[in-house]
Amino acid sequence: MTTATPEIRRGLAGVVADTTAISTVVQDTNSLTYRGYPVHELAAHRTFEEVAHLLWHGELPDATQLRDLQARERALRPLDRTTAELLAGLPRTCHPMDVLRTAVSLFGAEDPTEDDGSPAAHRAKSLTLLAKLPTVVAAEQRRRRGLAPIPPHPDLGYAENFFHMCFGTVPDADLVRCFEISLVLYAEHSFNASTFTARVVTSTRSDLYSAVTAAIGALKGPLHGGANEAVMHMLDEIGDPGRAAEWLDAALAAKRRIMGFGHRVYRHGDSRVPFMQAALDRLVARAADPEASRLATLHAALRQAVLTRKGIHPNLDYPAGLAYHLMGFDTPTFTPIFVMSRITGWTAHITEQLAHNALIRPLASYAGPGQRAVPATAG
Ligand SMILES: CC(=O)SCCNC(=O)CCNC(=O)[C@H](O)C(C)(C)COP(=O)(O)OP(=O)(O)OC[C@H]1O[C@@H](n2cnc3c(N)ncnc32)[C@H](O)[C@@H]1OP(=O)(O)O
Ligand SMILES: O=C([O-])CC(=O)C(=O)O
Repeated sequence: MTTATPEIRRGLAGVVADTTAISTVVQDTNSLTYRGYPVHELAAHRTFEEVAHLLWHGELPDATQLRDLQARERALRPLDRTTAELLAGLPRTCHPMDVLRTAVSLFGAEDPTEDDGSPAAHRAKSLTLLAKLPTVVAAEQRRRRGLAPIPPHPDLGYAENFFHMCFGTVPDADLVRCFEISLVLYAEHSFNASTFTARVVTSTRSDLYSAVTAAIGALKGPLHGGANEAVMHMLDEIGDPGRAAEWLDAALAAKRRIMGFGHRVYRHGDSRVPFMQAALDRLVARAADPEASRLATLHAALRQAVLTRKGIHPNLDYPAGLAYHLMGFDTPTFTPIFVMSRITGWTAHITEQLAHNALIRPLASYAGPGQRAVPATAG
């Protein structure tokens, strides 16, 4: 009797693991929708707080619901003293993603309702994380600069308050809008690696903080969220726009991955890129300085060279990385900003997974040694 060889999909490529009602990439129009709404329309007309409500509840908020969400989010922003001190005691050499991962773990350890998996408890925890993560990220950027943290400002919106906590000032509305667009575009992307990680952890009926801690670990990797930082390192490495094509040839010859390019789902380009690129173009035009122009020229030259040599399009991390640099953020803060946004998508998926839970546990095709006898111990 012959045994059929199981079909193996490495990296689960092309495998449909479950249904979701949260977001989808519409291949025909190469667009992304959140709860049915095109993301570029949300980015153009709605705030990040409204999008958070949409992802969590399935509908955009009315005026009362939005006011309620904003009031509760603003009240939850401060960190308690113990948490702030513990995070401030971490080695300054560690990556801010390590600090964020530790922070979420601490929030779980401190929350007496940690194991309450009810929808109401999940909603409360999701909002708490949305409110507190920016406070952690901003304090960490300042700590790495040798500066004291700036407490959150209860009268400022989500994006404005983040700039205030990072820099002590809030830039003009146009720059804040570019930042908010990035938050909306980064918020959710179906079964990407970090979201799937969160769903795997949730499927064991573990708690929300554990799922988010694991998701942060998955997002940190340079093949996923870590790519927005890697883009900036790559631009720094190339330096001169005239060297882009020559650098690319050497990198491809060395079998290096070009950061910020390629995508598992999109074959004709990431649907979010044109909208982030437009925001980046605005930032470059506003900066009106030779350094911003050099970076923009280099960015465009590398994009063209990758398309010509490999036929590969950029993903969202490519324009977002340079945009965050031009907004004044330090490179190690880029992926933590992605977390501040994606916390909305992760927590929506955690709630969805729990509502229709099935333990996620695939099979493996064994490729190790055949069964053999354990040898007698030596001596
Ligand atoms: C928000 C996000 O997380 S978006 C993703 C961010 N990640 C990055 O930008 C990292 C760089 N990109 C990559 O490594 C990949 O494109 C991934 C991981 C994102 C997707 O990869 P996969 O869907 O697994 O594609 P896969 O790895 O099979 O690549 C297919 C081919 O394209 C090549 N390729 C894909 N992306 C790249 C890239 N960025 N640079 C060089 N070659 C690439 C691969 O080498 C492979 O070629 P081969 O068939 O000759 O070996
Ligand atoms: O979907 C993916 O694989 C990665 C991605 O673009 C995201 O998480 O935003």
